[in-house]
Amino acid sequence: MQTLAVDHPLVAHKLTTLRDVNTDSPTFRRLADELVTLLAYEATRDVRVTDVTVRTPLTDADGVQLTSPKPLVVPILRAGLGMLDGMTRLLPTAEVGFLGMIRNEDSLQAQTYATRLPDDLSGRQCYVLDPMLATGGTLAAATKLLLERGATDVTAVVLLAAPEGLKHLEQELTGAPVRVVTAAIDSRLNEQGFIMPGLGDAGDRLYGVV
Ligand SMILES: O=P(O)(O)OC[C@H]1O[C@H](OP(=O)(O)OP(=O)(O)O)[C@H](O)[C@@H]1O
Ligand SMILES: O=c1cc[nH]c(=O)[nH]1
Ligand SMILES: [Mg+2]
Repeated sequence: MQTLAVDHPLVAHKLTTLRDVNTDSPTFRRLADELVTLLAYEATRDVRVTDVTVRTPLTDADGVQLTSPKPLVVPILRAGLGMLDGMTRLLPTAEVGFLGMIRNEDSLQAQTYATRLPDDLSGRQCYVLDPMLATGGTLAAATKLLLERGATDVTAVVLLAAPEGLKHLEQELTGAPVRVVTAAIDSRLNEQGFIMPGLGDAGDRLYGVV
């Protein structure tokens, strides 16, 4: 498994405001959206393209276009929805599947409550969106599901990752074609399984406590 923590002053600046407890929900949503677009630039570095030629007003020019089958973007509900527009802005032709997952607050085990994905993902590149990689249970389950359906490779785009979660993913997905792109790797998990220093509950900060 490859992990990339994007080292860029604009990413660090936006992440700092995102973490701030005084940042309100509309600002949090805007910043999450902007951050994803910056991360998506790195996350899609290996997106498959084919060579094409276009006619400019003057002559022919060699270029590329995204290859079929189209990439699949999969936000993990709820919090991953806050990253969808930022990702599809960069990959407008991608298709979108959905996974609803919730982590039990006591056991910290992830449960799947909704799946809307193509049955056959043979040859597809997948981009999973979830702001928080904490214990890694949610992303491990989501990634396995996509690989079982034939996905060629899976890139998880997250805003924050805990070292414990990255280690767990590495163990669960040894040798699998998986990459994690994150804005930062934080220090640790606390006793409740929250990322420290983190940004709190991403879903609640995006959409409120429901
Ligand atoms: O790495 P893990 O330990 O599995 O934890 C991370 C998961 O927890 C959060 O979702 P949550 O369960 O709070 O659901 P929500 O998005 O509906 O708020 C977060 O968005 C991840 O999906
Ligand atoms: O720190 C954390 C851990 C899991 N889920 C969150 O939203 N935040
Ligand atoms: Mg939540």
